[in-house]
Amino acid sequence: MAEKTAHSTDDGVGSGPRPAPEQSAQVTLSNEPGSFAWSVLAERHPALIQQVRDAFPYGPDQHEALDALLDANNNGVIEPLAPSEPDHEQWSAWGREFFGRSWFDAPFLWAESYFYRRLLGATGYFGTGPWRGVDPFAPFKRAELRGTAVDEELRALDALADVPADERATALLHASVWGNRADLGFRVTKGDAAPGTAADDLAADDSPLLWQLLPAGAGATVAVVADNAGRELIPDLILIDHLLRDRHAERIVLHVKPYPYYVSDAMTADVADCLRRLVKAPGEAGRIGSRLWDAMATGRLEVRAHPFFCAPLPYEEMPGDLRAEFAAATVTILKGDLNYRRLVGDRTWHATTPFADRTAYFPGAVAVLRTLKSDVVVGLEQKTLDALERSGAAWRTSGTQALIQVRGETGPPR
Ligand SMILES: O=P(O)(O)OC[C@H]1O[C@](O)(CO)[C@@H](O)[C@@H]1O
Repeated sequence: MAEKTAHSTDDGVGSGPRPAPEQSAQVTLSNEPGSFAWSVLAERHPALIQQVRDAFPYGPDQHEALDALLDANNNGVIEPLAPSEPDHEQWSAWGREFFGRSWFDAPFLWAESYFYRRLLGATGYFGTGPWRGVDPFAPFKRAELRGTAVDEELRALDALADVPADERATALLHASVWGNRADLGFRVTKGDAAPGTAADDLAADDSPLLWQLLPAGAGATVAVVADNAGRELIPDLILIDHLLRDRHAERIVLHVKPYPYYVSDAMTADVADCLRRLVKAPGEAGRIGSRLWDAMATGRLEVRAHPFFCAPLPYEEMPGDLRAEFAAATVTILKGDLNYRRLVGDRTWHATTPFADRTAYFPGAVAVLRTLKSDVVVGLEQKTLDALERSGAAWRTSGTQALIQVRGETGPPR
């Protein structure tokens, strides 16, 4: 068996005598029973296969392929994609050192990403048959968008329309942060904290620096790397409207996934669904929707779907074109837990490792808006960490804590 490097959700990582950060930062694997990473592979993935199976009237080929994936995930070793798959070569390169290992012994980030690729393969998403291009998560995304919770959230915008601009800005920023808690993947298994029941805690809040980077009228371009569709993307779009309307940004590029990923991650189709939902809403929400619709038409808001966003790699290994794009932005705002893992590295960093150190490689200023849904975290103050550890709660993984972290200074030479 490979070295065990995962840590359990409540094992006090980050407490006790502080090791030198670099020494403690091993790649997170999933082979420690009881660890969060282990529970994702052992519990969430089987539950997700069942949900997808139940959501579509798939034929025997899909059921057989889903059975095989379930078996491989639970008991098998990682195998490469079939040579006929369009991205066979790419994944062969990415997975060279992991093929033949148990899924639980591969890096957690890699294994989870490959699982989604294999799930899409099993449903025929990349095939030549009738299920080609059918998003297996679409029914969940649509149901969420239709839900009455969205109506209530949109109605609340009417009350915000007349409050002072800085108060509105803070409220919209927080809505975007906490929107990350409304993640369909998060609710796949029983026992997860339900969105809306947790304390609204920010374990780190660099928002003053974010606003400093975006003074009104300075002609900024902002890159927003989206996370989930539906109840997360709606507040993200509303924040984008605010940035454009109050001229914190002249232009915004919204980066989405090129194919379905991590259950509810946003693709172009989801942006369109959210914009339609907004445009049809009454009151302020409808006005926001119309402004965003126009911004798309004039190019002030642009959507991109770079293949790297579905790669099993940290941002440190981003390709040159994306690096150049982020370097040209005034600030890049990354949403959500997975983007955070990819940004700082999915390793057992000590929680007080400076955020600026872990993101020094990033081209240009970078901000994260994230609720904590996996073990990795950096940039906490010691007193915050101590209080969280004392709480006895599963604060790293339950989605009850959130972060706004920003590195403002420019990264390495372009
Ligand atoms: O949608 P988000 O915020 O990126 O969260 C994704 C997270 O959900 C999980 O897939 C399961 O909780 C984590 O492993 C992952 O980091």
